[in-house]
Amino acid sequence: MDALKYDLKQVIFICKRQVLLLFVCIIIEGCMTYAQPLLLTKITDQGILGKNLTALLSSVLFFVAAKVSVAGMGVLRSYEFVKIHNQMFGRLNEKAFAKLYRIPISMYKEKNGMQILQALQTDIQSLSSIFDEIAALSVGAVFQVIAGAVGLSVISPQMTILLFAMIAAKFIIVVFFSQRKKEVVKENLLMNNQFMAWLEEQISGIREMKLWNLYTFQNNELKKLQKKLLQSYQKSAMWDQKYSFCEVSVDTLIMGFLYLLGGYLVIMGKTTAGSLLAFITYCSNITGSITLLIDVRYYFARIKPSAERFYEFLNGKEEKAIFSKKVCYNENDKELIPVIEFCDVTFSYHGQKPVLDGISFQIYQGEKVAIIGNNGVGKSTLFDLITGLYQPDQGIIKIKGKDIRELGLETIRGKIAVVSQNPFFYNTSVIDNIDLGRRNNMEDVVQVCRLSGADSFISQMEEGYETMLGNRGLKLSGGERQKIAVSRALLKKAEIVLLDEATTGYDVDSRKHTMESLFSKQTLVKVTHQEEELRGMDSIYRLHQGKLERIRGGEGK
Ligand SMILES: Nc1ncnc2c1ncn2[C@@H]1O[C@H](COP(=O)(O)OP(=O)(O)OP(=O)(O)O)[C@@H](O)[C@H]1O
Repeated sequence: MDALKYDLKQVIFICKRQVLLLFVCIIIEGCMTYAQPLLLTKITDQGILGKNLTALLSSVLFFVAAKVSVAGMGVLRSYEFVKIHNQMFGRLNEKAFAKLYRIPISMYKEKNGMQILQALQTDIQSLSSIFDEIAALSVGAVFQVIAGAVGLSVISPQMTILLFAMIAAKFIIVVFFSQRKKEVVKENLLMNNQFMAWLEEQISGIREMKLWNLYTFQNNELKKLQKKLLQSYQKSAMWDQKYSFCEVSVDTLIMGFLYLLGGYLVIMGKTTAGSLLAFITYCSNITGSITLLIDVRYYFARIKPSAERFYEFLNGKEEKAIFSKKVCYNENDKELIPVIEFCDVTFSYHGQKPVLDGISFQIYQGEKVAIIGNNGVGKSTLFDLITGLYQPDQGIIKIKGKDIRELGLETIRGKIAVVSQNPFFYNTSVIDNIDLGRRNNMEDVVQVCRLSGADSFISQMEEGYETMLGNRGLKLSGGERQKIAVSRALLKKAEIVLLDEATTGYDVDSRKHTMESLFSKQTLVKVTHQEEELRGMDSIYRLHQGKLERIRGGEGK
């Protein structure tokens, strides 16, 4: 909760101007609220009962002006609160996005992306709503209560004490309901999150659903999940209704009691009808405002589970050493230092049997290396360690003689181009998918596409390089996707190129232009299952049962 308080304070500090304006509005509103019942007394006692037309006219005019100015201030206040709300929303969104970038890749393999996003958006909206209308009204309510209490105590101090005692009883009811509501909302958030994750999975696997005729089966699953979700919604709505019933009943009891007492005082000649009218108006102002203030507790009970979840996410695990410390190279040593070096590296997923077990090897500048091995032996894992997506349990990985933790993950990733087994495509144009981050000019893009062989099919597309690729690039064939991914790697002009079965979808003609010739100047490491791809390699390693065995070359320099 400290983190939330910190963010709230920061937002309030940034929006000083809006906060100042709000206070001005609230003070004016408070004064006007205070004046209204007094004017009512004047209208009734002096104007109507005293038959004084001048007093009646002037009091009515002031009364109307006070009412209109309160309404005007309300509009201005809501407008300023929207600005503060947006500031909070933007701040939390940016924090969440930065965290999403820093989270270890392993978390994305365990959780569905939609599940993470849905939880984040719910929480951010919920937290930003602190500055919504309820907040605007409740801040104003504080001043209205003060103004009302002053007015009431002028008319009847005894009845004011009685009123506040009854309001205290109401507070106890709210405390009870807020506790229950918090639990129900927590359950609600969890169910909703699970439901959205399940739905996202169905959309991602829609092809399988069709091909395996899974609709009936999945529809039954949907009904089961939906039943639980709706039960949880119903529970939440019921608590709102129960709360609202108790609230209205207590308010009505308070007002009824005050009418009885006030009426009795007028009948006994201890107060005037105008004063009773003013008293009742103050009371309804005060009870309304206090209800709002007490409701804030109930309202926060709804926000608290989101706040806990959001800040737990922000404090969660993240990649270490993303940014580099200052590292100096001795230019004379450049040729002698291995470009990639593994020193006794061991790695396992979640403490299971090691996938890589005490591996050591060196790859030198310009070397072309192939890594072979059966499925699941850890070839892709080895690449993920080089790029720092996973950290070794033991041992050190060096790039150009420096520990990658020292270099910083952003620095090493800047030196490496990866073509993975399943490259990701954004739902943007071809050019945007090749020139990721838009750092190059069109000529360079076309040039690399000619080299990779992608240009021939891109130029036949309806809008050429501006053609939209569709959801996750699904409009492209497997081979076309790989050619675009190779073009990306060429365009990056990185010192190290890692190819993970990058050309499995290439046709016979395309295979003529080997990756070694395309990346002739770079240090190249490729994972392959195809024997023909081993030709022309300087070194070949086989990965087997966690160990790396050199089959050919690799003597280094
Ligand atoms: N996120 C993960 N959590 C747990 N285990 C994993 C994870 N990713 C991979 N593995 C396991 O680690 C082992 C090595 O996987 P990896 O993808 O590196 O194999 P590979 O040699 O590239 O296989 P292939 O030739 O089939 O592509 C496999 O047994 C795999 O099941």
